[in-house]
Amino acid sequence: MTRMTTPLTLSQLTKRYAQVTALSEVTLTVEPGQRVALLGHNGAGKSTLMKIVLGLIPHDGGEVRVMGAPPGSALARDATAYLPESVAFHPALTGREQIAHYLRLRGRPASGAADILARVGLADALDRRIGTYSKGMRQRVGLAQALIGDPRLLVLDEPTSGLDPVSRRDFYTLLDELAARGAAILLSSHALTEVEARTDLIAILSRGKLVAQGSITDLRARADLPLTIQITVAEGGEPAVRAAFPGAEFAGRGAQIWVPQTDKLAMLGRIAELGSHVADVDLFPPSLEDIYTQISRRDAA
Ligand SMILES: Nc1ncnc2c1ncn2[C@@H]1O[C@H](COP(=O)(O)OP(=O)(O)OP(=O)(O)O)[C@@H](O)[C@H]1O
Repeated sequence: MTRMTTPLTLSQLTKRYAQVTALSEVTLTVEPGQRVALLGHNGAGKSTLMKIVLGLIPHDGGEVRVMGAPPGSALARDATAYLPESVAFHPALTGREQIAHYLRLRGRPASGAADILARVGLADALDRRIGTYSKGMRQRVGLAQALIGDPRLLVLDEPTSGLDPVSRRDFYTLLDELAARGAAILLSSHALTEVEARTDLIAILSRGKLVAQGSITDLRARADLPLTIQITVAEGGEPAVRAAFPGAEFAGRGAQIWVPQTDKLAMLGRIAELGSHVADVDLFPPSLEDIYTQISRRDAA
């Protein structure tokens, strides 16, 4: 049986700058095809973690392995691609010329540029100058550069900051395709709502410590926040709904109640008993923003 090498393993990773412990015993793995989002406030240690994985700075404690090899080794570098937060390209070059240049630097035939650019959806803009590209298109050139050599691990530093919603969606679709082909993806983001839907695992860093990691479902359970039930009250049904739920907040035809996850079904049963007094019901689980705030706050306490 052949076992696939884990693209990224961090065990008990610790990094200190003079006065600051930027990372404290961080343990995290990214498997082939897995999309992991690293979340954290400014200064949480996200960039430090990425720089260590890329072999750009040393660490003080613990172990890091990229495809089983030390970061910065030839094997690790060959397997890893990096997309920095802001990528600067030469505005006078065309997309094709820019990627051909990177291909040559990596010792690969420049003729592959068109194929790579087609993979990121830039087939129609190959021979236009990058200076005329939109921000989303430039971000795609950055990703095209990162795809050279079919990396096993993609490290993306806030890849969607400054992109509009459509460009973001397209960008995540591309990442899904790469993950489906087996690439491991580690990205940092401040945009919580988008990583909620588009990643497999969320890791929350707070002042250098990994305070939570798991799927959004795991994190929801851990944060143990109430969910919101929104009742649309039927014509004339308000007195009955008020009597049944004295704690509800009313606004127009809507009534909101908050219930612990564990009481959800019981509460829905009680709403059903109100029969025709209720026109509709919607359930809203706590958002990733709520969970993130709750977990970081708990850690700071
Ligand atoms: N070269 C350095 N020398 C000293 N301290 C540093 C250095 N680089 C980072 N730090 C400190 O380490 C901590 C982690 O910084 P890091 O840049 O990794 O955070 P981050 O999560 O990437 O933040 P941001 O979201 O703002 O980019 C911060 O307290 C920062 O001030």
